[in-house]
Amino acid sequence: MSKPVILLADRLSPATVDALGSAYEVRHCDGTDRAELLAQVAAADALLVRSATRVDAEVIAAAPGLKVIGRAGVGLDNIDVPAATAAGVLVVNTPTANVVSAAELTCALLLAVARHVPQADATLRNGRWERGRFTGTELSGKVLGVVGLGRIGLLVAQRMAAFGMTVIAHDPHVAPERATAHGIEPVPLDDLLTRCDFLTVHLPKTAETLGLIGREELKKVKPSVRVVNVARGGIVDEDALYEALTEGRVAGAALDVYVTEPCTESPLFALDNVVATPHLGASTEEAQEKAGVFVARSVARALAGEPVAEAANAPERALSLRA
Ligand SMILES: NC(=O)c1ccc[n+]([C@@H]2O[C@H](COP(=O)([O-])OP(=O)(O)OC[C@H]3O[C@@H](n4cnc5c(N)ncnc54)[C@H](O)[C@@H]3O)[C@@H](O)[C@H]2O)c1
Ligand SMILES: O=C(O)CC[C@@H](O)C(=O)O
Repeated sequence: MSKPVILLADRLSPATVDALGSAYEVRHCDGTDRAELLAQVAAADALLVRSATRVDAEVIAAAPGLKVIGRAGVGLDNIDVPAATAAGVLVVNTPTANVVSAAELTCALLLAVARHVPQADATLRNGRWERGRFTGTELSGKVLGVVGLGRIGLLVAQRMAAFGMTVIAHDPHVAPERATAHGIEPVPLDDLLTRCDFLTVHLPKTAETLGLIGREELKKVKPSVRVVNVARGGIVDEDALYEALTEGRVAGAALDVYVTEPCTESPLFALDNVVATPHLGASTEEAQEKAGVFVARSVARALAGEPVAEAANAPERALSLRA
């Protein structure tokens, strides 16, 4: 009897294949090559991706034998979950695998934007010793505004409190007592915008959160504010951010994520007060190994018809999805 086919469409940790073991036929493809993805997924029982592969209704329709889509990471915005559900395909992710790495990159970017680390490094490498140009600002004693107090937002809050920051947070879905229990003041979004010295967003990309920090919101912040986005491109509106940075209404920004990815050209990249990384939040050995192993285990459970706690759609129906 032939083995179930598991298609890996993004670059996943080698630990993923090790964790899957020998019960499956593991195939690889470049999920950003649409034609290749559509051709290869036709024979797949399971499809494993990171954030680069777009798994939309067309991909799901091209895969009549597909039973489970595994997302090695948190965000599900590259997967059409309703289309998968309608087709009886389970979607599983790894909600905890990379959150420490994403939080640590956020902290690194907060420090980098406060102290102009990449700009100073680039200047020195170009033979210029420009100490006067790179006077920064301390984090200690400043207010950090966290929008989205989920797993990553809380990890960032805890770490930055150790730097002496006062942390305030806005998250309508988190009980105020949960925030205060961690020494974080829960506040309405408008209060957060007017009070914070550093603003960081840790939200899923949804219809509600896209553009949440837009033109109007950026009119309310202090001109000294630094904005960090390690969540998803567009949660902080890129055009509005560019305007605010060039008009001196925002002092600096650090971005890991972009509306369109890969993103190699942006007016934001030309600004001295912007620090930019290419979606590296989850790019550590530890996060990728955990994401690969966790998603492999969940996919194996799904293929065996067992319930999967990390299912993002219809977990209670996991056993009744495609057999
Ligand atoms: N840059 C990266 O590589 C990287 C890595 C991991 C995760 N992420 C992104 O970070 C996001 C957050 O991850 P997480 O693990 O913290 O998720 P999470 O689900 O634990 O937390 C998200 C929080 O956002 C809150 N929220 C939702 N809508 C809101 C709104 N309108 N206003 C305020 N709060 C709102 C939720 O209540 C929740 O507490 C992910 O969805 C993903 O897109 C990026
Ligand atoms: O691993 C990646 O491709 C990034 C994943 C990250 O953005 C996430 O949402 O988990």
